[in-house]
Amino acid sequence: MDKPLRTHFSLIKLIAWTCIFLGLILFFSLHYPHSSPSNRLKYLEDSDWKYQILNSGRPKSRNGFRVLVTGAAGFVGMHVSTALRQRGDGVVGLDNFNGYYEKSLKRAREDLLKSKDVFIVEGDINDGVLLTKLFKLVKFTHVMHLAAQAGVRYAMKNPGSYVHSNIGGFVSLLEVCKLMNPQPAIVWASSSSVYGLNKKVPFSEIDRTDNPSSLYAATKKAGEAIAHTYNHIHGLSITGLRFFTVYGPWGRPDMAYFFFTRDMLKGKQISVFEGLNGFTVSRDFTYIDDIVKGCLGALDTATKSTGSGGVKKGPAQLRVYNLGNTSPVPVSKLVNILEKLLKVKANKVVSPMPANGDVLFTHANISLARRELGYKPTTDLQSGLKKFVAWYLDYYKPSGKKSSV
Ligand SMILES: NC(=O)c1ccc[n+]([C@@H]2O[C@H](COP(=O)([O-])OP(=O)(O)OC[C@H]3O[C@@H](n4cnc5c(N)ncnc54)[C@H](O)[C@@H]3O)[C@@H](O)[C@H]2O)c1
Ligand SMILES: O=C(O)[C@H]1O[C@H](OP(=O)(O)OP(=O)(O)OC[C@H]2O[C@@H](n3ccc(=O)[nH]c3=O)[C@H](O)[C@@H]2O)[C@H](O)[C@@H](O)[C@H]1O
Repeated sequence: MDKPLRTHFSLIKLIAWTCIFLGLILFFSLHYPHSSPSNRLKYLEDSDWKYQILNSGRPKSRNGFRVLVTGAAGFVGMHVSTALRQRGDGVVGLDNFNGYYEKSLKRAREDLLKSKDVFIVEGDINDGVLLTKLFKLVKFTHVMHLAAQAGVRYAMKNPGSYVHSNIGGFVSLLEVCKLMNPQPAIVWASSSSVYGLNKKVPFSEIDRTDNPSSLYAATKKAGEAIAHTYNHIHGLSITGLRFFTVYGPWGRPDMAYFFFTRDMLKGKQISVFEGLNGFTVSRDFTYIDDIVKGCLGALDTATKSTGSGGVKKGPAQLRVYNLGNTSPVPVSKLVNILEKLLKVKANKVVSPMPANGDVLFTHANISLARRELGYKPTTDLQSGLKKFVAWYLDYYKPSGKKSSV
């Protein structure tokens, strides 16, 4: 075959392959929306979505905040978003709706937030391009950072998820915040688990936290160290809140109070862990409404970040607080309360606590949060579980009608 003809054929082949390649990109972008950051950008630039985000982020009261709530489809995120919107702040949610537990519960929380004029952008906190776009669109004054891989025991199964969300995700968010002008003030969820194997109780913020007993705890401890560096270098105002075993309506199915309820209603066996020599395992269970008050107290007392565009102009606020109930309760007592509320006898077995990262006890000293955030928990475990059980029975009743907060 002479040379010109050969060239002609290779040009046709090149054009053919290019068309196939472009066709595949078009097919996948249409069939898998939000599957890549560029799709999510379109999602933000589309006028309808943009309007919903701007409307959701617009404060209803004159001095209202504009808050980005990451993890807004989560248990704590949904309650905090509701409280912020109800008092007149602008609130935009961000959540990747992952499958750590039933997505239907996250979608039901999303529906509830929609009814309260809060919009959730579906995306990952590791998506810096999406975050930057969001910040430029809404100019958030505050970030309530709740998105994370939660759960102590799951780290034994999927360690990567904790690094992805709790380390990579947090750094990605801080990298975007530092470049904003003005920078937002950040309040984020650390965890009582950072106290790990500490013996001195109640746990205080001035205690060392060098013995995390789970990868989850280690990622939260790392988060506190990461917060320190972004405060020191870039002037970001950052407040860490160490939540203590939070429970309540719209809670998390991976937590003991929730799946104990589910299993007890089905007559399924539950395992109540105990420590060595029959040591009673206990938790400083904290009701969600008290946690929400603590979150809003932290947001309201957060001072402005002092940097812009990544350049620090002065010292910035860096804080950590315990948000607990200061009255630890044995897990066995939790089961007794559930038996009375559910009117069933638990089919329970007491078993040694497995080496799964769990700690034997937690107990919060909350004097610092009380003094500086006006934090004052008011709900005891019996009253809180009563509200949880009422929600649970309503939400999962056969008709499937979803309950309100
Ligand atoms: N509930 C508790 O007892 C408790 C106690 C201590 C600390 N915390 C912390 O409080 C925060 C909220 O916890 P929760 O109980 O509401 O848990 P949750 O799992 O219900 O909420 C977390 C939300 O974040 C989302 N998410 C996870 N990774 C993400 C990512 N990479 N990008 C975007 N979204 C992501 C999830 O889809 C979920 O909706 C978490 O940081 C958790 O570690 C919770
Ligand atoms: O404060 C926190 O920072 C953490 O709070 C929560 O962890 P935990 O305090 O471990 O709550 P949860 O799992 O409900 O177990 C409650 C109790 O039941 C015991 N437990 C558990 C399971 C079981 O089968 N049997 C049992 O006795 C178990 O040993 C424990 O004593 C959050 O999930 C976590 O995200 C983290 O943020």
